[in-house]
Amino acid sequence: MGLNFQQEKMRLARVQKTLTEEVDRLEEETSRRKKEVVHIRKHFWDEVKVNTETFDDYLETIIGLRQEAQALSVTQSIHRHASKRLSTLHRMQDIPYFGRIDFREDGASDVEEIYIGISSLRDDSGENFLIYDWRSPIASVYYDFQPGPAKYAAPGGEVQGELKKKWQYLIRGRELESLFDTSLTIGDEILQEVLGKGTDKQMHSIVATIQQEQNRIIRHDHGRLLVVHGAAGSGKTSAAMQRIAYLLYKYRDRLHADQIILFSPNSMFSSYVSNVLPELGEENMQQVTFQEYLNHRLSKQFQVENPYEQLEYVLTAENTSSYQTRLAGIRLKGSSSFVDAVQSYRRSLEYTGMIFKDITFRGESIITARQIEERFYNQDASLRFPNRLEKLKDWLIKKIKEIQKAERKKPWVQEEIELLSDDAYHEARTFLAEKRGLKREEIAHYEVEPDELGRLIVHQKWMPLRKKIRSFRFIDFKGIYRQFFDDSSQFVKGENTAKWSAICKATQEMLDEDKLFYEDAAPFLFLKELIQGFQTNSSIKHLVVDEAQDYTPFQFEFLKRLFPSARMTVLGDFNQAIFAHANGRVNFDTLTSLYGRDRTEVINLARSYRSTKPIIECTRRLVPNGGEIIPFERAGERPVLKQVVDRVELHSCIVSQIAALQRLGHKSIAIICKSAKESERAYESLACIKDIKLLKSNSATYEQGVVVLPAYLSKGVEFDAVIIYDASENVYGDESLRRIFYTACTRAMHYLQFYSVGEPSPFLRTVLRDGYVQYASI
Ligand SMILES: Nc1ncnc2c1ncn2[C@@H]1O[C@H](COP(=O)(O)OP(=O)(O)OP(=O)(O)O)[C@@H](O)[C@H]1O
Repeated sequence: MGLNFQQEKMRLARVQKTLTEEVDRLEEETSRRKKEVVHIRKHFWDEVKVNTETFDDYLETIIGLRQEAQALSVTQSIHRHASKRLSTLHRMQDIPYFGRIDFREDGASDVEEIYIGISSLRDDSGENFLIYDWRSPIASVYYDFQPGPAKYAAPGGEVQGELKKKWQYLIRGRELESLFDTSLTIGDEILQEVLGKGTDKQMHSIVATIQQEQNRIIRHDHGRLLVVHGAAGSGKTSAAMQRIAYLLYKYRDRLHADQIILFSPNSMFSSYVSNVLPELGEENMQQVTFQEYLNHRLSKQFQVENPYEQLEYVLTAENTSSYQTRLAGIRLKGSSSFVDAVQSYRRSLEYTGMIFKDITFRGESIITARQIEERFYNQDASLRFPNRLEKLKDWLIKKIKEIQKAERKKPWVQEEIELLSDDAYHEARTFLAEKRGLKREEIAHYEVEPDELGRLIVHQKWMPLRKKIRSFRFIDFKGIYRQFFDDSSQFVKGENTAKWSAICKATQEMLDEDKLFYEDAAPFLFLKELIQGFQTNSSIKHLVVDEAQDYTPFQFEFLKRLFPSARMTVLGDFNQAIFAHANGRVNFDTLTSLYGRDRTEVINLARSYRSTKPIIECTRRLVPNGGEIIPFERAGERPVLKQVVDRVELHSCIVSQIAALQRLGHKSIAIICKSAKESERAYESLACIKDIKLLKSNSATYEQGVVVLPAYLSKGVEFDAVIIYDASENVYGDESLRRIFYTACTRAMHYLQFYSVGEPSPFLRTVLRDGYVQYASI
C-alpha cells in the first residue's frame, strides 16, 4: 500500500503543531528558570544570615548556605535541561522526522507506524510516540532491514516481527517535499541527494541515511576495543560521531560528553567535526591531538618536534646526508619490536643502568648520584621495581630531613632572618602563631623565637627539593634514554649495525641539545613511565582515535595505560598511512594484541560515499588492494589530467580552471601539494586568485573557498573539487609517496583534476592507460 501524500502532509502539520506547543512551553519555562537563577544569585546573601558567634549560629549559617546553594543548583540544572531540549526541538521544527517503518511484532495484530527523527516526541496525552529517537531500540530496524522478517534488541530481550514497509521523507523549509518507499525505489534517493550537495564548513550528521554496515559500528556495544578499517570516504568519522551520540543516549544516566575523548589528527579536523554532536542535540566530547598530549608532558624538558615537521622533513630533505638514517630511525622507533626493546631495557634496569642526578642545595651536592645508585642497587632485588623506587624515595626524604636539621645552624639561615622584610616577617609570624592555635587578636603580640623562624626558613627553602624527590626528578630520565642508544645496546635486534650506529649518534645529538625527534617522544615518555609508574585518567569512559593508521604501537600502548577505564573505538585506513613509520605495516594486528582477540572486534567498511563513481574508479586503482573498495553509484565526470611544460603554464591553467569550477558552482576547491614547502610556492604564484588561502599545520579552522594545502593536512576533510598541483613523476616518483598521493586524491567529492609538469607520476600510468583518467582536451 502506498502512502497518501496528502495525509502525510496533514500528519506532518499535526506533529509540527505539537512541536510548536512544546517549544512555546519550554521557552516560557527556560525564561522563567533563567529569571529564577538570576534572582537566586542576586539575593543569595539576603536569604542567608551569616552569624558565627556561637557554634549553633555557625551551624545555622552553614545549613542556610547549603540550602541556598542547593536551590541554585537545582534551578540551574532544570534550566540547562530545558535549554538543551529546546534547542533540539528547534532543530526538529525544520525536520521533525526523516523515516518511518511499519512494523508488526510477532503475536501482535496491529502494525505499528514508527516515525524516526533526531529525538523523540510524544503526543499531548504523553502516552504515544509521535516520533521515535533514531537511537531507540526499535529504530535500528529502519537501518538494518529491508521489508521482511526483522528483529531488534530491546532492554527486555530480542523482539522479532515483520517489517512491512520502510519510507524516507524529504522535508524542506518545514514542508513535505517528497516521500520514498525504499522497498520500491532503486538506489538511495536521499543519500544521492545528500552526497550530491556541496561541502560545508563543517561535517554534518548522517542520521537520516546511516547505512546498515555503519549502523553496526554505531550500535556496537561489547568488548573493549572496536577497530574500524574502512576505505577513504566510507564514513568512518561520520559513523564514529553518530556512535558517540548513540552512547550518550543509551547510557544517558551514567555517561557524559566530558567522559569521552576524540583523538584527532589536527586542530583543523577538530573544528571540522565539532558540529556533528550539537546538530544531534548532544554536547561535544573533548578533543585533543596526540601532539598536544606529548607537549603537555614533555615541553618543560624538551623542544619536541611536531609530526608535521617530521613529515615535511621526510617529504623534502631526501637530498641531505642524514636522510636515510633518519628514515631508518623513524621506522625502527615506530615498530612494535622497538616497544619490546624498550620494555626489555627497562627490565634490565632492575640490575644495572639506572642513572640518577645529584641532589643539590644552594649549589652544593648533598646526596650524590653515586650514593643514590648504590642505595638503589643494594636493596633487596626480589622487591618489585616500583616498590624499590618508592623505598628509595622514602630513604631520600628521610635523609634530607636529617640534613635539613643540621642546616638550621648554618650562617646563611641567620643571614636570611636578618634580611627578612617586614611583610615577610609578619607573614611568618602569622603562620607560626596560627599553627600554635592562637586567636587572630593574639597574633600581633606573638613573640617569634629565632629557632622557630630558622626552622621555618629552612623548611620553606627545602620544599622544592622534597617536591623534586616526590616526583622522581632525581632520576636522570634523559640520561637513561640516551644510554639506550649507546652503540653496544643489545636490546635492538636485527638492525643493520652501521645504520644502528648512525641512528644512535643522531638521537644522542638531539638529546644533548634537549631536543626530541617526534619519533622519540612517545618511546621516551613510555620508558619514563615504565620506570616511575604510569599516569592514568580513569574518568574517561570512551576513547575514539581517528586516523589510527598514523599511530605507532607506542602511542596505542600509551593510550591504553593512560585511560584504563575507557573502551576504545579506533578508525583507520592503511591506504592513507602517510607517516614514514607506517611503511610496511598493512594491518591493525598490533592493535588486536592490545586487549586480546576476544575483547576486540574489527569491522571493515568497503563502500565509499564521498566521491562520485568515476573518481572512486580512478582512486581505488592507485592502491594495491583498492579492488575491495566499492563505489557508491553517483554520476560525475572522469578525473582529468593536463600535462604542461613548465610552472608558468601550470599556474595559468590552474587560474582558469578555478574560474571554470567556480562557474560550475563548486564552492570549496583545494589545490593539494605534496609538502608545505611546495604549497607556499604554489600559493605565492597563484596569489592573483581572489581570496585564495594557504593552510598550514597550525591552521585552526577548516576553510572554505579556494585553499592551497599540503596533502598531509587534507586528511579527514573533503572538498567539492580537488586539483593535484603537480602530479608529475618528478614530484610523485617515489613508491613511498603512493599513500600520500592517494590520500590527496580521495578528498575530492565531485571533481578531480591532475596537473603534471612534464611526465605524469607512475602512479597514474595504469589509470591513464585504462581510461579512468582522461587527458584534458585543450
Ligand atoms: N550514510 C551516509 N549518509 C550520508 N553521507 C555519508 C554517509 N556515509 C558517509 N557519508 C559522507 O561521506 C563523506 C565521507 O565520510 P567520512 O569523512 O566520515 O569518511 P571517512 O571514512 O572518515 O573518510 P577518510 O578516511 O577519507 O577521511 C562525508 O561527506 C560523509 O558525510
